[in-house]
Amino acid sequence: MLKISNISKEFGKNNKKVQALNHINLQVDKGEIVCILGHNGAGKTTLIKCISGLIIPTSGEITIDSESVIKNSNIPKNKVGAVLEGSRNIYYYLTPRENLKYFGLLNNLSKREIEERTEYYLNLFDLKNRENDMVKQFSRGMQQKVAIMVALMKEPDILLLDEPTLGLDIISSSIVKNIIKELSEKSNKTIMITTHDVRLIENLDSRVVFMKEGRLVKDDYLSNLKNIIGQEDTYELVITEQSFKRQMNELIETDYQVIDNRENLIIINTTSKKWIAQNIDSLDIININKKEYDFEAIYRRILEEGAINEKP
Ligand SMILES: Nc1ncnc2c1ncn2[C@@H]1O[C@H](COP(=O)(O)OP(=O)(O)OP(=O)(O)O)[C@@H](O)[C@H]1O
Repeated sequence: MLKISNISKEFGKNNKKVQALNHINLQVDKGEIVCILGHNGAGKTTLIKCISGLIIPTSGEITIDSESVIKNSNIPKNKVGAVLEGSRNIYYYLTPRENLKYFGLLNNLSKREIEERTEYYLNLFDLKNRENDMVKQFSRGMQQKVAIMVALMKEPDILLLDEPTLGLDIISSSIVKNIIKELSEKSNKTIMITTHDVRLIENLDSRVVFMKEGRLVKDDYLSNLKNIIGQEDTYELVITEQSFKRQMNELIETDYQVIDNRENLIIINTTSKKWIAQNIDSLDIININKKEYDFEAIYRRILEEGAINEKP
């Protein structure tokens, strides 16, 4: 079990101090998936770095199975695998197989362990047919898969993923989401994810922790958070960017919100059936999906309108 007790982190000195984390408490069980959300600068990455031992908190304690991450740097080294956004943990001029071997050796795995795990992860991540191609030639989604595989080579109990779907197209995001679910369900890994990706959060349907200005302001399961807002049906439409741009001047903005825009596709949410009916012929609609709730509305209620102490 991961236990974060009262941790704070300050950066800088004197009048330039930044309180990145402010008395955070969090307990995460084995096999749990936790999504960490918050505006830019809320402290999410700092929290992830503290758990992985890359940043030492100013105060407080972090333990994994009752052993201190802060006092013993071998604990995060052995038990935590992290894929941090921006700082890629893979070598681009090596193949996936070579990357896995290299990091396996770095983690003192035996030849047999390296071989077995390499085969297992190449199959799990569906990269067997590209195992001998240089990572440099891969798409972002495939590179992200390799980065996650590398983090998993040492079989960590806890996997930390900083923005795992950033820059990925809809299909690659969905693959990463499936892998996260599989790792939690089949391998009982504890997985903590920082993300701004509404679809990933909705699809994972897990525990969600909201951070604001270094504080943890809400910690609950998505199924409970749905009760924070009304039960109005929301429709998610996937449309072509081309048709959206063409019709833009005709569309009434208050009736829909753009929630994503990738690879020439735009995803919008609307609660208005009338709006859908009015625009069904003019927009190239690829997919319509009725959602039970609108996560963006939950996010706004918690972080902008302060629905913090409401009981779900
Ligand atoms: N090494 C550092 N030195 C000084 N300040 C830092 C450092 N790292 C983070 N901060 C500050 O700490 C605060 C929290 O940053 P952090 O990166 O944890 O936010 P975040 O929630 O991950 O943001 P984002 O969603 O933009 O990635 C910010 O004000 C940031 O400027």
